[in-house]
Amino acid sequence: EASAIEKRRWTLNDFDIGKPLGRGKFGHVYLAREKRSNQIVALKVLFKSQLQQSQVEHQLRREVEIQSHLRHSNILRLYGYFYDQKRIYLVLEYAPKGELYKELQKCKYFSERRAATYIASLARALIYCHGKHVIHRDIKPENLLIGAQGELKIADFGWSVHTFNRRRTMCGTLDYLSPEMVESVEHDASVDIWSLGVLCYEFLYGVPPFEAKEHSDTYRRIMQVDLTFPPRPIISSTAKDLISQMLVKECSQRLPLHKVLEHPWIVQNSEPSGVYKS
Ligand SMILES: CC(=O)NC[C@@H]1CCN(c2c(Cl)cnc3[nH]c(-c4cn(C)nc4C)nc23)C1
Repeated sequence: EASAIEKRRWTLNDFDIGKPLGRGKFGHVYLAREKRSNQIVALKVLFKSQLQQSQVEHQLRREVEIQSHLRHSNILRLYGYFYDQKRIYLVLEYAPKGELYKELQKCKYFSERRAATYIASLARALIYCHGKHVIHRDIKPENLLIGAQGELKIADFGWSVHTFNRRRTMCGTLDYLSPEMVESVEHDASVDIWSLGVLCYEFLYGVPPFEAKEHSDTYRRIMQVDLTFPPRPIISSTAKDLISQMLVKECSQRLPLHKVLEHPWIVQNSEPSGVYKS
């Protein structure tokens, strides 16, 4: 029986390596078992050479720092890391039901009950993150995994930032910060509300709201908040209302996350357990 995995100075010998699970951005992810605890984990292997080439070491350090301190059922655990001559290894929670984007491709789009259940659990996870001054900044189907009970797990904090230390590292004191700097640090958290609105739309229609052939067209559609709801599949007006309150250009006007959880569409459609049973 797997006892609790406890973080210590791990080396590769502490793990039995299993099948490849897929590719992250900078390396492969393998199924693995930590020998001492018999715990099944996902071992993400990153090549130092690749990280150096892309100057993302600071991003990885931040990802590890942030994700290792977060404890929430809808956030993929980072148990620890270790490295050798050429590689860095992240010891991550294993999500037995795999990647959400594959599930969305298979179903084309989700029912309103399934979409609302997922959005509610992600809103709760983001409230937890924002409470710790962490913003994810990269909420999308590719960064979501599915746990044993079908619950969503936010993974890949590679783009997350700790807004708090941005203030602290700014210049020690807030006094000299210009309004727009204080404003921007304050409003960063609302980028996750926008992304949650985009995700809700994509869960219901199978495509993101501002998709276009050319990047320049997508960019313009986002800047103009060119939000239209296709006639098919038929979606409730309460769902459209919630999406319209999250995809608002002025970030201070976006529906706060705790209000998302109180919205009629969420209250009427999401599973209280946070788990969608198909
Ligand atoms: C967010 C992110 O890094 N995604 C890419 C990596 C690919 C496998 N990674 C996994 C990570 Cl990091 C954790 N758990 C996983 N479970 C699976 C998986 C399970 N099945 C049945 N099929 C798959 C695939 N994959 C993972 C993440």
